[in-house]
Formats: sequence, structure tokens, C-alpha cells
Amino acid sequence: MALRRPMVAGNWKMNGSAQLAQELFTKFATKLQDDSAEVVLCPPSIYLESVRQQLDMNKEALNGCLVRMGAQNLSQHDFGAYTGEVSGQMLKDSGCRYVIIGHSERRRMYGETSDIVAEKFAAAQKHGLTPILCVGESGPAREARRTFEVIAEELDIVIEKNGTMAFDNAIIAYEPLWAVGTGKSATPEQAQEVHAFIRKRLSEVSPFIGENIRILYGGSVTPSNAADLFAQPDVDGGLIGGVSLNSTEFLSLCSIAMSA
Ligand SMILES: O=C(CO)COP(=O)(O)O
Repeated sequence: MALRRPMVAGNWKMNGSAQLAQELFTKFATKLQDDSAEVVLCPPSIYLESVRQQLDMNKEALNGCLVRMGAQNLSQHDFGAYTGEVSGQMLKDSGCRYVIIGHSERRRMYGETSDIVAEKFAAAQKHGLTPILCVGESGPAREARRTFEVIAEELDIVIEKNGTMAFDNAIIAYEPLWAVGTGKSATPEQAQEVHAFIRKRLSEVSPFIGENIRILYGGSVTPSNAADLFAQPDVDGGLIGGVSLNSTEFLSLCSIAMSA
């Protein structure tokens, strides 16, 4: 087993259904072999219960495999008059282990600033959830050679507010905005370069965390590019959007991660 167990996390975004959960678990139950990779499903919160039921129903068949559940977002607040929001405690009660924080779609479309992202990171950990923190540069930022600067900024705000040790229980997802949902993945070399940068930055404060933190790549991952991406030394799996809605292709990503 590699030092860092590979992870494949499916971010359904605002897609999917209870039926998709069922379809995925039918395949997991027969095709997942062992615990050499961790598989995480992040459905819309309304379907967390469906996924949890599937987890319970397939417990025996999944014996020895690591299939877990995550949410796509949480409120930075614990409770109160925040219509439409879901708290960390509620997600924990629903059986979530993980929560995606700071996805570019939330930063871009819902006004989530890096400060809010840092608060959500803290809220997740306070309620016993492991944050999957998304960072990534836009196309213009990459063209202007500002990739490292943007990533460092996004990381540093979370580090400043939460301390480096908070990354002892966190996952990072590098999702370049130009690759998300575009069909144009980063090359394995581009992904590796940024992942190595992130790892080094965390290592400077804590070599232990730098060595142990899992860094996922996200952005147009498919069964045809996953093997090369996951084979990079600092790429510990993927955060998958579109392909996570296709049970056959998602399973094939899981198999690739298991043999990475
Ligand atoms: O945003 C993503 C996962 O969070 C990636 O989406 P795609 O895999 O559809 O590009």
C-alpha cells in the first residue's frame, strides 16, 4: 500500500437521483475488490439518505472496501436563521465523513470568498467532517503565469485562519477552472507540477503533513486520461464531476485508482 491511499471522489453537483445511488452500489458490490483505494460519493444533500441506505444495505458485499459519503457544501454557521443552508452537524448526522469546500462553482456563482471558505473549513472540522478543499486557477491566471500565486493565496488564507495542523485532517483538490467541465484536462505534467507545489508549501510548515496529505486532481478526468494522471507521484486520485454520473465509467476510474 502506497503511503497515501488513493481516493476517487464523485461530485455529482446538481445531478443524480436515488436510482443512480442504487446503480452505483450494485456495481460496487460486485466490482470493488479491496481497500487499496477509497471511494467517496458526494450527492446533492437531498440524496445523502439514499446513499446511506445503499451503504447499509450493501455492507456485507462491500466488506473490506472503503466506500464513503461526502457533501458538496456546508454552512459556516452551526444553526439558526439561514434559509436553505445545511450545517456540519446535520451532515455528520446524515452519515457524511467528507465535505467539499470552496468548489470553484461556489466561489464563482455563490460569492464564496476565501474568508468564507476558511470559515467553512473550520466548521467542517468542528463537526468531525474532513474537508476536501478545492483550489485552482482560472484560464487567464494560468496564461498570465499566476497559477502558483493564486493557489498559494487560496491555501494561505485557510492556513492563517485554521493553522497548518488543521491540514492533518483534510484533503486538497486541485481543480483548475479551465479544466472543470470543459473536456480539457490538465496534462499529467501540469497537474504534477501544481500538486508538488502544494505539497511543498505545506511541507515547509509541517513535513509530516506535506508527506501525508492527499491531493486529488479534478477537471475533466475520464477513464482514458486517469491512469496517467493518477500515476503522478503527487496525485493521489481524483475529484470527478461528469464521469461520476456514469456508473460504468466511474467504476473504471475506481479500478484505475486501485491499481495506481
Ligand atoms: O468540478 C469537478 C469535480 O468537483 C470536475 O468536474 P468534471 O469532471 O465534470 O470536469
